[in-house]
Amino acid sequence: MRGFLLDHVTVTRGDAHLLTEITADIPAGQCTAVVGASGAGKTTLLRLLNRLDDPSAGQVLLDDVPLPELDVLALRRRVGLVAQRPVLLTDDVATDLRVGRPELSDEAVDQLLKHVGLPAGFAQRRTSELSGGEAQRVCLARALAVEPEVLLLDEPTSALDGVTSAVIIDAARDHLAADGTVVLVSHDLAIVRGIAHTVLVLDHGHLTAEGRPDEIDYLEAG
Ligand SMILES: Nc1ncnc2c1ncn2[C@@H]1O[C@H](COP(=O)(O)OP(=O)(O)OP(=O)(O)O)[C@@H](O)[C@H]1O
Repeated sequence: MRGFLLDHVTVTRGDAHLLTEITADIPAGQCTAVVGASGAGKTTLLRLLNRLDDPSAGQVLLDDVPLPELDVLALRRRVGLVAQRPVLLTDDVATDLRVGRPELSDEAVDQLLKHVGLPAGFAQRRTSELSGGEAQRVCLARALAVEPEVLLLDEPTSALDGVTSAVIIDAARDHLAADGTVVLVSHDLAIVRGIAHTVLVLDHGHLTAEGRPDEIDYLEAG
């Protein structure tokens, strides 16, 4: 099957069970939303998909290939992550956008910035001087720069200004429209209902429900 398969995935850290025996499909070309209370294991699951972490037991496959069999840098070009807390890697915005794609032209940099709602001239800004929302949008633009197959979006709507949240959800929709895959971690259940094809519900590291949004009781609460 195309997409990810989590096959009996367990993640432990010391005595803590962050994820327990998760088996689930994350189909290509769809939006899979991961929901659940704070601390349920959503970020932990997302970080397995581009090998920022590896499972303690079980395995993750992409297009039927176990992730450790893929070159990790090649994997991260295919699977881009926009983390909950933006991490900027270099001193200025243009350099940051070129981290995964050094040959990116000035025009392409400006185009990417425009796409995430940042004005012309932003390319020269110091990364240390950005607001949280601006930093998040630069991280999104950097992820999009490498044209990944899969976008991993971690909680893009919490603690962000409304513009940034809308930009990130628009980018998710654009990515889906271009046949890309989106994995979205979100507390915003209205957004999840509107965009997700499949929902995974985590509770204390266990997968407690899986299905279309209209099949998921957890979403009714929101
Ligand atoms: N390295 C670690 N060692 C021990 N516990 C950890 C470690 N990393 C995360 N945890 C714990 O694992 C649990 C799951 O964390 P995770 O970040 O995946 O949750 P989450 O569902 O994304 O939460 P939130 O919605 O608040 O972002 C939390 O209780 C967290 O404190």
